[in-house]
Amino acid sequence: MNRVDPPVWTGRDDGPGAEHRRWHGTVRPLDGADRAGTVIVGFASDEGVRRNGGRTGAAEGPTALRRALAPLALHRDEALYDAGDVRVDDGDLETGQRALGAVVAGAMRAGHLPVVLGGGHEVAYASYLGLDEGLGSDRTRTLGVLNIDAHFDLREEPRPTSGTPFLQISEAERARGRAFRYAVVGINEAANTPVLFDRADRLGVGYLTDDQCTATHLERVLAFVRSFLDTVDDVHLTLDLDALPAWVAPGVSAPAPLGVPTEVVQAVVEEVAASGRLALFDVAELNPSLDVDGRTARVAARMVDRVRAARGRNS
Ligand SMILES: N=CN[C@@H](CCC(=O)O)C(=O)O
Ligand SMILES: [Mn+2]
Ligand SMILES: [Mn+2]
Repeated sequence: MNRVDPPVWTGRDDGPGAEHRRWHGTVRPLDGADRAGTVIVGFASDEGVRRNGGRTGAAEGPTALRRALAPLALHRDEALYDAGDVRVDDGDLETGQRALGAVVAGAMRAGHLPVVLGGGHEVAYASYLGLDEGLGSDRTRTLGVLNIDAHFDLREEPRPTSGTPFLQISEAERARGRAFRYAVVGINEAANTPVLFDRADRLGVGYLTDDQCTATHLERVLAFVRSFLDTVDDVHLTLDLDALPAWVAPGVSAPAPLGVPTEVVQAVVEEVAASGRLALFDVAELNPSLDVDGRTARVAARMVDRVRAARGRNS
């Protein structure tokens, strides 16, 4: 298998004491957990992007994202844990997805919020495997996936890729006879062919295009998110960084020409995190080899940190 130890969390240190608290001095290995908190787990994979014909390098995403999280200041006492990385070796994506799912399910059973650092967007199916187990197989509660993404990722392919996770989840939930909701914020019309729009319509997928997600439309975007939240019990929130504008998030396989502004993405993740329904958050497609001055990693870290903070306000 492919589980590796958590890397060391380091960064600027202004001294001991709560007044200097940052992520790097707070994160502890999950093995020593003594209270409920947020669990970071990396999914070091770009096999899905490779299979999907994209630009590989997302396997280094978890390390870059931890480095960007490390110096961030914390303003209250809370538990943060690191479960390490699940690494996809030798192209065996399916084994890696199951391994990630097992870590997620274990964290959920212990009462933690899993935050999964991708990895290509194939991470979303791996997260789902964990959610499915962690929520309990006899569940009647409705699971919803809210995807912030330029793409539907509803491709029909002979084997799983970074472009297939939400069709896989939809089919898995249908096979189990469960209701399932899927919505996307940030769709770039020119990056999704008619067959994908037709499939989305057939599956009852709600979506907003990038044109509908400009800052002037913030209230409308939040209304869309709230009405989605009203239809589900548990939410899998997934952020594909290619939803953000290319100049904000250049370090992705498929950068966005318009994209969803940072403040709109932030408002959406905070809305979901504060709803009390967030079951898991994952961040996908960070490719450090394509990043510029770490800006994609920084914006990704900000969203992870805002999820942590907004969820804390609710508890
Ligand atoms: N996770 C990415 N999915 C996109 C990639 C698009 C592209 O590479 O241009 C998709 O398959 O549509
Ligand atoms: Mn995308
Ligand atoms: Mn995607």
